[in-house]
Amino acid sequence: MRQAVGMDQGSSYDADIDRVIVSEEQIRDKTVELAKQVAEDYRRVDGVLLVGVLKGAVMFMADFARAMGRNGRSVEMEFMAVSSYGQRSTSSGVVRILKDLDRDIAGRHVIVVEDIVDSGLTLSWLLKYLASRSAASVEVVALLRKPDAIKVNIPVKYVGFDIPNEFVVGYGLDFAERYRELPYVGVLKPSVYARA
Ligand SMILES: O=P(O)(O)OC[C@H]1O[C@H](OP(=O)(O)OP(=O)(O)O)[C@H](O)[C@@H]1O
Ligand code: HPA
Ligand SMILES: [Mg+2]
Repeated sequence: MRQAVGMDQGSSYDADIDRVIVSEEQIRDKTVELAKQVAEDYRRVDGVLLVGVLKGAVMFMADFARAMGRNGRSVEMEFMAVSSYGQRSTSSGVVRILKDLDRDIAGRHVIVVEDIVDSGLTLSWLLKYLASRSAASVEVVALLRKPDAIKVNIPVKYVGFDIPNEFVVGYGLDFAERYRELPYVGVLKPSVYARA
């Protein structure tokens, strides 16, 4: 019998992974839990606007928005694309807007959806930017955070997992644009960097 793609089969990238940090199941459960919490906190707020930060947040944004919907909460979705890492594995600290918001967010209740808070530099810049566009409120939901890597103190109200200070890939997160499609988050084998 033919198997559906991705069912009961590993990813072609599995061999490059040294260790799984957050499993597919853990991501699924945590996304449901976070969405429940956010839906409850925003129960009196009309027109919640999720702003996904491309490209890294693409998987989490899709799953989080669906989980909000299952909690009876409608959301609107916007995307920004910014880049501070480029081909490198440390933040340059210089954030470039690759794609801006498509509409006015003045007076809107915004929830920024991020895959990871690492140095915090991207989010710190983004929060100032959204405030300058006169959002009524801005909170952040981030699937991952590296407490030992934070360089700037930023308020992140909703966090999925605190993880060690190691470069991770998967579930949207890339190394040189690869590994985003892995369904879990893991650390690459040192040999992968050696051949990069
Ligand atoms: O807290 P920081 O140190 O600023 O790092 C976090 C940011 O870095 C990554 O984006 P990246 O610039 O790699 O772009 P990408 O999402 O397109 O991969 C990630 O998706 C976050 O947006
Ligand atoms: O650990 C990471 N992995 C991939 N992209 C990232 N962007 C910030 N931190 C990371
Ligand atoms: Mg990246």
